[in-house]
Amino acid sequence: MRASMLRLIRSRSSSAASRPHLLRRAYGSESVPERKVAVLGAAGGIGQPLALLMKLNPLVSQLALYDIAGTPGVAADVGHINTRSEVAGYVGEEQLGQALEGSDVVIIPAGVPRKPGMTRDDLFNINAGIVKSLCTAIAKYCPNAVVNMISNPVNSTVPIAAEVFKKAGTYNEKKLFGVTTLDVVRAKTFYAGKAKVPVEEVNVPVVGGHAGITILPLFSQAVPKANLADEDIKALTKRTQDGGTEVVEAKAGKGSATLSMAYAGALFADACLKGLNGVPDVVECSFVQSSIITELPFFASKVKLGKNGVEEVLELGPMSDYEKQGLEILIPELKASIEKGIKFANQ
Ligand SMILES: NC(=O)C1=CN([C@@H]2O[C@H](COP(=O)(O)OP(=O)(O)OC[C@H]3O[C@@H](n4cnc5c(N)ncnc54)[C@H](O)[C@@H]3O)[C@@H](O)[C@H]2O)C=CC1
Ligand SMILES: O=C([O-])CC(=O)C(=O)O
Repeated sequence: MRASMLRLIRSRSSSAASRPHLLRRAYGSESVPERKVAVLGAAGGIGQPLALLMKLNPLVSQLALYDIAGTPGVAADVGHINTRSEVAGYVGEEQLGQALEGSDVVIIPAGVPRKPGMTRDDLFNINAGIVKSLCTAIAKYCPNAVVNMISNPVNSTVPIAAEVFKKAGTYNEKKLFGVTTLDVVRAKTFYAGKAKVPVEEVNVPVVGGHAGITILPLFSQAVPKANLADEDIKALTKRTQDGGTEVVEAKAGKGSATLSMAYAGALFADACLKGLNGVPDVVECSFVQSSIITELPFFASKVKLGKNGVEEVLELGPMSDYEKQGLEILIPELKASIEKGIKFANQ
């Protein structure tokens, strides 16, 4: 009986999937509203797989793919996938407004990636300007959108975005997120491997920022619990902090993490969409405006997502002495990166 019902549901959903108008009705306007997502930098290493993953997300009804070149091809390609969203490609600054108009969520993986030997801060000179101009357009064309900042250095690009929005009079601190999900994804993977627990059951908060020692995984709060030696925790912490560099070196000049980042970016955007749609108890780590945790104006921590973006910035919770020390050490570096971003945006 149960099996036959399941078959019926499956066959209904697959036949609806081949007829988009039915699918839209099946999603219902109340439970799954129309949502437009724009990806800026959509033809890049992250942008393309991220476009694919967002096309697979049933919460998206319109997918706008913007880049300075190459988006018509990406949009034509992704647009053939028989899922809910309508896809459109926009290329060049004159089409940026159209790409952004009506967006609920804007994801920004635009900018240059690292090569071996570079720090994320070495990307500042090029990426700061790109982020500034894209955020100026966001303030103009979709001032109420949730912004997911992927472009590095995140510790500076998020403060730049905040300053641009403040100047335009559109800043809403609840709607600006630095995407640090890849740090969480890595911490989960590395912890599962070391603790020999099923990776799908693992959760590890990662706080601080998104560069080197500013990335602080809280393995003392990891679940499922495992009694790992201090040396193991130190090695896991270092590997999580250096995860990006591990990929940069392995790619040997061909860029940085793209596929795992697209996965992480899609996961975080999905959480934002769920929050906007009123799904309760959506919690993810993210680099946001923060006043309760440290004296710094921005900090990554667990954040509860809701209909207006950030619903609550959650406390760090109990930390080991090693983690407390890590927190103390990261503050000056994170502070300098935040200040660098603020200064750039105001010059
Ligand atoms: N937050 C995180 O955890 C991570 C962040 N990143 C960062 O993401 C960024 C993108 O990385 P990739 O996709 O690998 O680089 P990529 O070079 O493959 O792609 C970047 C794309 O941005 C586009 N672009 C450049 N200027 C633009 C503008 N003004 N408007 C729109 N698009 C523009 C380029 O045309 C290109 O298609 C880098 O800054 C990288 O460091 C990468 C991995 C993880
Ligand atoms: O390391 C990089 O340059 C890209 C990045 O942010 C990451 O992979 O975490």
